[in-house]
Amino acid sequence: EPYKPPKPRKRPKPVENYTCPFEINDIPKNPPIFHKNNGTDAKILVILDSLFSRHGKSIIQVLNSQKFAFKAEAVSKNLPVLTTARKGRYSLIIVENYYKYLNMARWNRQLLDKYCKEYKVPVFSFISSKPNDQLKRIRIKGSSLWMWQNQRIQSLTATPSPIHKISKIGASRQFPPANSPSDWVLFESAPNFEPILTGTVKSGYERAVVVRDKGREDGVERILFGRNLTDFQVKMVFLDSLWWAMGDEKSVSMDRFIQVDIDDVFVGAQGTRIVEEDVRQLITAQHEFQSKYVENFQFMLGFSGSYFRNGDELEDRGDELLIENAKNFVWFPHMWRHNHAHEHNFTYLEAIMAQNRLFAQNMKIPVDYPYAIAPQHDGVFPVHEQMFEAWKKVWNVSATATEEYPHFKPSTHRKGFIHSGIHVLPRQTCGLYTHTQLFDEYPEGFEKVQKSIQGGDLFFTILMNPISIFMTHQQNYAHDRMALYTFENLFRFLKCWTNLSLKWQDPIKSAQLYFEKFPEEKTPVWTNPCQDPRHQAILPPTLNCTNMTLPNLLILGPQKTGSTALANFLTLHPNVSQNSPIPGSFEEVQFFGGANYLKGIDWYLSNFQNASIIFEKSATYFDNPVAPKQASSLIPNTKLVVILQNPTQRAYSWFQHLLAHKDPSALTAASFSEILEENPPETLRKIRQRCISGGRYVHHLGKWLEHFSLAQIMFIDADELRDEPARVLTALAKWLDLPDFPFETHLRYSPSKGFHCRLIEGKTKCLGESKGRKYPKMSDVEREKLDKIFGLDNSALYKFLRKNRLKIPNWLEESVRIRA
Ligand SMILES: Nc1ncnc2c1ncn2[C@@H]1O[C@H](COP(=O)(O)OS(=O)(=O)O)[C@@H](OP(=O)(O)O)[C@H]1O
Repeated sequence: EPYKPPKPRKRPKPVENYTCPFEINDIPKNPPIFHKNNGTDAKILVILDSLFSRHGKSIIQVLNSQKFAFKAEAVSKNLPVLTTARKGRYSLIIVENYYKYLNMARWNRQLLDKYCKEYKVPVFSFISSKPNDQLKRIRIKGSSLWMWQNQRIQSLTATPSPIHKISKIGASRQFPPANSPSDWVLFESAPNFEPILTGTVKSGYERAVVVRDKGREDGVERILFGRNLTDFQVKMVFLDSLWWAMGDEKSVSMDRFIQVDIDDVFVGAQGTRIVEEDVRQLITAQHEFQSKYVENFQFMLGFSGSYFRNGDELEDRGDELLIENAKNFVWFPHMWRHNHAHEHNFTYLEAIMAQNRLFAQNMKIPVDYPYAIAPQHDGVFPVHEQMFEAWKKVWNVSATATEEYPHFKPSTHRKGFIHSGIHVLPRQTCGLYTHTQLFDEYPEGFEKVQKSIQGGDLFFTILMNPISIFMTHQQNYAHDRMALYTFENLFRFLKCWTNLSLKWQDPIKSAQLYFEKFPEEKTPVWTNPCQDPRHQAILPPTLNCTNMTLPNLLILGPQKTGSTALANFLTLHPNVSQNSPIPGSFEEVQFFGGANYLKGIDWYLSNFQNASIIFEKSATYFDNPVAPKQASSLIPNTKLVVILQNPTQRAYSWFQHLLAHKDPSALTAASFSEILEENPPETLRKIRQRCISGGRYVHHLGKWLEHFSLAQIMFIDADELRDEPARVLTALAKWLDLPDFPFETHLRYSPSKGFHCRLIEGKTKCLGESKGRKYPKMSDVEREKLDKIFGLDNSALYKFLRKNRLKIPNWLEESVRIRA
């Protein structure tokens, strides 16, 4: 090998480690307490000053990071509806601005108080000082509590309160007298109130910064914050309070798993790489982290074998020392040359992974866990199916991690998913990149790193995530060794200020834990990668943004309303294309809300061909509970068609469908009438449900309207579709901005079929036997029973259409008239 003269090494900068300002060794172990409400929904109502305020956003950020369900609204004259017919909708109410709460219209306040008392739901609220307000000491309206505004504090201490879980009781810090903020709100001590966090003022008085109103005065429990979340101690109390209100012994744990990946330990330009001394320091640090801070701590080393010994003389020795000490670390594979997966197909990916595996075998690198990382997240999300397949084949991979799902930003929204047997965990950001190598050259100043560690983003990343997986690079362990400084100080700060138990566990166990904790994340939510520039940059070779054959029209059904006829006739138009028929699901794609969804976007796209209108009709969509969300995530701008058939007729047709398919339970029914009994025998209950539930139109529509606007939906009257299909299709084509097409010359009524059919070369081509079946008419008794069942639903639909000035089908007009 040619001689590579070593570049001069920078000396590590001596930087003092963080020292804890207090010593609390035996933590008073509060058994954690949790608030018990009256069985309300696990959802939070957040009333914000405005949806864009900075403070409001930081509240929302915390709720998002903790994956709490919440509804955020700007303050308005009206309170949102607080109860359903059976229970309370919210378990906690957060009001951003306490003054707004105190000055709420009287009837609203009474309503809110009544709700809080009846359902035992606490209120959290924040008070800030009014600038230039001379009135320092004020009594809070309707309470015996006094507060002081525009205060300066000298120290801040977590006082004994069972609310604290993460915060250590007694933990305290001093504020520099000169330039500390002077706008704190402090609460005087009072018998019915318990301080949670206290500040001392110059005169020596201790006053609460966060106080718990135990509800002794008016029956409503509150936690009041005299400071926003910019102070880390206050933010910790906010987090603990949230879990007090929303959690229980099972959901709250003090364990925090931390994984530090050195993403590719051999990749780096000459002169930036680790040398022998860096390797020794890495091993020493690992020991220290293990013994002092993080149970079982292990650095995880990624490798692309091709870059082994690619540095100068000293750096090559560093690489060799790493290999000599391979058993000290946990290793995981990359590609052979740090290759970007999105540029390659299965055959190539398999080959380079196999080459890397050979390298590991030759070098006796232990690869103990089926975990792998893709260089630059390529191929993980957006999913490159062929990379997943190659991973499984070569390395048997079952877990990986990415920052890109669902999107890189905001970092508090990152999630996991399982696809094709591979568990994808969210990865967090720690601020260490390949270009951040020297303390003095840190892009926004080294102070930024320290702030992030000492109560900033990095500190809260650990607090907020049960498992934090970080990506670092070998350059971060060379020269200044910024990574060692960062983690040592992060761990020190966490040990000092929190009761958390820091631990390491292998990524496979972490994957298991993660999806046990968040099972609702298992199914991925597919999005259009062309809408996110970062995703577009790592698009797999199978996807192409100039040629994405995603549908722009969905015919939702419901089932048995004539949806097949509509789809079939629409394809007559030359500018329209439908999916190729799918075997096994009545030709329907049934992607959203169905098993095919797990096959991924590649599969979905593969069913379509380009046209100005690309559509699919899956009559299963309309009443599927997850289809609206999944559809809007992938094709938010799609148009939707809903066919309105008299639900009575629809139910009967569905029953005939079951009979025709020899559904075993349907065959046991003595008659259709028996199924319609209010309490049919056990075997028929499911059939009853299937006949009826799809016909509750407004209920299902509501779900679609949570994700789509009404302007995106076209309603079609099923009777009109049956009797005058050409007219309906002409209107639909117009709505879709398609050029005119003479549907009437391509459709003809077939007396033998009893329905309209396509006319092809002079011959009628009708739908198959299963559409437009021959069966006896429904009896009047059955019809009356069904009309009664759907009575309320039909009047709701009538009202909905009227309100939105949409055409009312004749059958609906009639059914509402008969009822009246
Ligand atoms: N032109 C034409 N040809 C055949 N059938 C027609 C047509 N127009 C409307 N219909 C009615 O469509 C009913 C089947 O509805 P769907 O296609 O939505 O059923 S499915 O859910 O997709 O299986 C079907 O229901 P049944 O009569 O019970 O078979 C028909 O009444």
